[in-house]
Parts: sequence; structure tokens; C-alpha cells
Amino acid sequence: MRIGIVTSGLGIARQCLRKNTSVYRTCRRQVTGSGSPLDLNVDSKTGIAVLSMNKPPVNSLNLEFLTELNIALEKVENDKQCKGLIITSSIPKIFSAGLDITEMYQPDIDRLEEFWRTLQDMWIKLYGMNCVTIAAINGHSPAGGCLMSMSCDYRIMAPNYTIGLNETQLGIVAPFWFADVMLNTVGFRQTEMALQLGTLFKTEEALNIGLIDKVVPQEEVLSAAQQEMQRWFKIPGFARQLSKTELRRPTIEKLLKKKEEDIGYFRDYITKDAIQKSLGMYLESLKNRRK
Ligand SMILES: CC/C=C\C/C=C\C/C=C\CCC/C=C/C(=O)SCCNC(=O)CCNC(=O)[C@H](O)C(C)(C)COP(=O)(O)OP(=O)(O)OC[C@H]1O[C@@H](n2cnc3c(N)ncnc32)[C@H](O)[C@@H]1OP(=O)(O)O
Repeated sequence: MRIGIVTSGLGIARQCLRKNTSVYRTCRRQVTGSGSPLDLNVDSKTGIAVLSMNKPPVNSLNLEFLTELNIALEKVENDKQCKGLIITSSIPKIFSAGLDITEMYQPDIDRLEEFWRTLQDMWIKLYGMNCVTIAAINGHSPAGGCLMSMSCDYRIMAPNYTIGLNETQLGIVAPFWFADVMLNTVGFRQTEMALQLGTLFKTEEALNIGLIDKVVPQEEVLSAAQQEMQRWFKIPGFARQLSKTELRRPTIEKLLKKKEEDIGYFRDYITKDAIQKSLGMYLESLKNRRK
């Protein structure tokens, strides 16, 4: 785990604080250290934090990366200066390839359970963030990548990519809380079709069903997210936050009540022979794609 690196990043923030100069008021604080798969920059002037995923080759979510995401989300939430968070990717053409399939294939059971718990925690944090969250989706965003995007308050995406919960295409099932978030985002009919078919929507299709909110050219995704943030900042923070909490709380509480049960379901399901076989074949197909 790279918690130490994040902590050293905190040191930079503290130095910045100690100086207490106009530089501090306007400086962009690099909160994570070099070599980290996450770049977290907080602009103390605008109150916007930009969290950029940088874990080659495809920003797949493994245990260590999810742990770092949790730390970063916590940092943003605890930083009084952060009013908004933009999540994006530094990897060309890929927002996130979703869960790291190698975590689920031929797993060590203790690690598998820890992996799932850490994913649950990441989602609970992200979906329940008090600050405004915008996904600047500058690449493909299947499965877990789609979950992260849907968990933000607003989604801006570049053309010619895909997004969706494609789990059934891997021979697996999206957990109930993935499905709940999609349900909350696009409604029942679109969700029941998309989940069964494992649909990966092209950017324009995603816009049409309301899975994303806006399409802008690739090079404008981040600036459009910064601009959109201003619209949300104009609303009194407490009223906006409470509206969000009231709407999202039941979905979060549903998982909170069943966290351990859900870990057990996941473990028993994923370790079934048939599921292992499907995952193995899917991994193989990914490797053979370029041949
Ligand atoms: C009754 C039921 C009760 C209970 C159920 C309980 C629980 C439910 C159980 C399970 C739920 C699991 C939920 C799962 C969620 C997920 O997120 S699964 C992951 C889904 N992701 C995908 O399908 C994406 C797969 N990847 C791609 O499509 C492409 O890689 C890409 C479009 C993202 C990028 O394409 P390219 O740029 O062309 O890159 P490559 O394809 O060449 O990939 C490079 C490299 O990376 C490896 N890789 C890609 N994706 C993943 C991944 N998700 N995990 C691990 N590794 C990945 C790929 O194999 C290549 O590796 P190398 O060949 O270079 O070694």
C-alpha cells in the first residue's frame, strides 16, 4: 500500500499551510506524492479538488488502488477548503476499466474479502460525499468505472467512448448496490435492459438515456467540469447537501445494513467453479484481443 506516499503528500499541504502567504491562498496543492497512482490537486482559490487516476495500463481497481482512493476521498471530505471534487483519468482513452479482474480470478480468500470491503467503503464514501462531485469521463468507463461515474453528482464525457455495467458479458452479476445506483440514475426500464444485456453504451447513447449529463470534446472535458462546478457552487451548500443526502441515504443504508452479508455473497459467488471459468475465459479474451 502506498499510504506513506499520500502522507508525504500531506506534508506538502502542511508546508503550504505553514507559509500562510498569498501563495497559499492561490496555490494548487499536490496532495499525493510522485509515483502515486492518484494525483490529487486541491486549488485553494477555487475550492476544487481534481483527483486524477493514473494507474497504467487501464486504471483497474485493485485492493491497493481502492485503498488509495479511500484515503484521497477522505482527505477531500475533511478539507474545509474543498467544495467540489472532479474525478478524471491521466491514462489516455481510459477513465477506468473497472474492477481488477485478477483480484477475482483464482483469489486468495482473505484478500478477496478485503478487496470487496474496500470497494464497498469507497462507494459508500463517494456516493455520500458532502461536496459536489463531477466525473470528467475522458475515456472508456466499463463496470466499476461506470459505478464511480454514476456515484458522482454530474457526468461529463468525451465522444467515442463506452460506459455501462457490462458484468453479464463477463458471466458475472452486478451486485445489488451497483444496480441500485444505475436505477437511481436512469430508471427501472433502462436498468433492467442494460443489466441483463451488459450494455456498454457509446457516449451519445449514454447521453440519450441520461447515464451521462453532457458531451464535450476530449480536450474540454476537464475545463467543462470546472465550469459546471460553478453552477453547483451558486446553490447554498447546506440546502444542496441535505437534498443529496436525503435522496441517497436509503441506497447507502441498504448496503450498510448488509455489508458483511454482501461480502459473503460475493466470496461464495465469485469462487464458484463456473464463475471462475467465465472470468478465466474473459481474461484470456482480453489478452488475445490485440493478437
Ligand atoms: C445471485 C448473485 C448474488 C450475488 C452476487 C454478488 C456479487 C457479484 C459478483 C461479482 C460482481 C463483480 C462486479 C464486477 C465489476 C467490474 O468492474 S468487472 C471489470 C469489467 N471491466 C471490463 O470488462 C473492461 C475490460 N477491459 C477492456 O474492455 C479494455 O481493456 C479497455 C477498453 C478498458 C481498454 O482497452 P485497451 O486500451 O485496448 O487495453 P487492453 O485491452 O489491451 O488492456 C491492457 C491490459 O490491461 C488488462 N486489463 C484490461 N481491463 C482489465 C481489468 N478490468 N482487470 C484486469 N486487467 C485488465 C488487459 O488484459 C491487458 O493486459 P495485458 O494483455 O497487457 O497483460
